[in-house]
Amino acid sequence: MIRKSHCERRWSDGLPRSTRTKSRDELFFHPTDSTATEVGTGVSLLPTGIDAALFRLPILFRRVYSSRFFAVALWVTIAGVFAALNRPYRGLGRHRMNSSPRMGMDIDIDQSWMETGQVVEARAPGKVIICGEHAVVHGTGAVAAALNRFTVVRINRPPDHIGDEGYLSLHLPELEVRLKWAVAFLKEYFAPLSLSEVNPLSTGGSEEVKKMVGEFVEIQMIDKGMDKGASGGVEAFLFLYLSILGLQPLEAVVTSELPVGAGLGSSAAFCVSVSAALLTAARKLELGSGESLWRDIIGTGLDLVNMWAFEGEKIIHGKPSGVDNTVSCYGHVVHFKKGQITRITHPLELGMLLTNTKVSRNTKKLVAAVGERALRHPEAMAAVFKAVDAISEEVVQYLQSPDEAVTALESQLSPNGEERDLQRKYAASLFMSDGMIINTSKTDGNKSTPPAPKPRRPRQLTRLEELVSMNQGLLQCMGVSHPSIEQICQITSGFSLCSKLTGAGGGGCVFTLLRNDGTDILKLRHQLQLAGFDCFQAAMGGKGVQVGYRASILPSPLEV
Ligand SMILES: Nc1ncnc2c1ncn2[C@@H]1O[C@H](COP(=O)(O)OP(=O)(O)OP(=O)(O)O)[C@@H](O)[C@H]1O
Ligand SMILES: C[C@@](O)(CCO)CC(=O)[O-]
Repeated sequence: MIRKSHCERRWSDGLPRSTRTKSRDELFFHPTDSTATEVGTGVSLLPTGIDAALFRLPILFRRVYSSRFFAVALWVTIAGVFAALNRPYRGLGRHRMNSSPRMGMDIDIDQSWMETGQVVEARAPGKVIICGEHAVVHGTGAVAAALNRFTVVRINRPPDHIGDEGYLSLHLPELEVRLKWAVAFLKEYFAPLSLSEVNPLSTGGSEEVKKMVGEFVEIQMIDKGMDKGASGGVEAFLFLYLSILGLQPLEAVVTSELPVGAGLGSSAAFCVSVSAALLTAARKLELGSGESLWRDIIGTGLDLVNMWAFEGEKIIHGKPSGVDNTVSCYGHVVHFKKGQITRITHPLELGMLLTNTKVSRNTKKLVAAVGERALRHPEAMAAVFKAVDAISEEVVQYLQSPDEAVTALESQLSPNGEERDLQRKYAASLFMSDGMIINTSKTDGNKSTPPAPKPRRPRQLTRLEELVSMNQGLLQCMGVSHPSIEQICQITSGFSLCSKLTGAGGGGCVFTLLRNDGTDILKLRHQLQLAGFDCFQAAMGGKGVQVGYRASILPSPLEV
């Protein structure tokens, strides 16, 4: 543990702060985080025991060098150094290792939740909606898969400052937002909410907190000249922080591999990772054991994370269905309907090309626009939603039994032998049980796969491709497609591939199902890039939210 007296000693010993702790601070914070460096330096993160031992080593050596206890002293010193090196993952200073894998039980703290220098991280994936977006808000089913791209939250307790109550700092590099408030100021502002006794296990937080946070962020936005888009993220963060941790001093940095506001569920990944990190800090989650730096949340913890993340999503989206936070939380592939979640148990790692139109749009507005269209044309839109629901059901069937799907396709379309082989190979490639990502480009070297025969054109669509195309047509009916999306669909259909928008539409990202049949993906990418779009390949169906807990002196799981 880092005791206050120890901190004071290090602060007043006359050495320049920056030289002493720079490297640790760089691991701790975003390197450009000048605010954080300014306030975060000067406190040694070494535990008292190790620190003292290191200072005393030379004296110890002089005293015992010629004595008959030299060998024993040397042995003790080496053992001490090894113990110190082995310690960070078990926590610094006062932390006790417990045989229980339960995170909360690992940490023995006399402070409210975590000690200075400890770091909690959480990462949550983005998502792709295979079918059913928008209609799902109106009660029909959607099928969504977790992406292998993540948002990562890193939180820590800032160094104690004698005589004040510390601060809350929030750095959102993706939105170019950096905010900092004294806890004393927040306590005064939010005094009417009596936040001294928060209960993260309660359901959903209070509307009062939401309202007051909304007003607070509006004032802050004007004061700090913040962009409108940023306010949703800041508001959701503050609501979750106040509801889960109360008013504890905290530093938080959120980085992301997901484009923000592009249909890949960046807001859900943000809310899920923030909720998981705060609940871990509040010692309300049980984590799986294991050697991995990222640990699974076990027991009912995921439900708790999902519940809070949904509350955050409501702040950003207005009226979310809950599908995005659900898939980001639980991972894999899920069928979601009216809050009912069914995991599609096939270990699916589906290769796809994601193309970003770079046209910005806003989920909240698009969801509202579809709602208004449904009010204007209730019967027609009800039929559209019903058709989407049927598509989702069929996609589930397909995903659960791709073999049956191929057989059905064979009997319906009765292609010749060569075509049938291609269909079989395609279905098999989507469901490789060994977790391999399908080979999506000529240059990706899965050497054991024989070269696929060149497809004849025009080629039969597989059942999944057909369903995905139909859904894209229905999204057009809902008014959420965009000329840039249509252009991408046209380019990819030139390669006999099938594409669909994902998420709210109106711009954002489009996914293209890839085949393991020798289609020239490089050429396709080149054409899309020439048209001004960004492309990247991704895999679907991976893990949901995970947590990493560590002492600050080790690099982040992302950095190793
Ligand atoms: N890394 C992040 N840091 C801070 N805020 C974020 C981050 N990612 C998303 N947000 C918040 O979420 C908003 C974007 O949410 P929006 O729902 O419009 O897009 P999306 O979730 O990427 O797309 P979709 O809902 O269609 O999948 C941002 O304006 C911001 O308020
Ligand atoms: C457009 C929508 O259906 C998906 C956004 O990713 C909204 C929602 O379900 O909350």
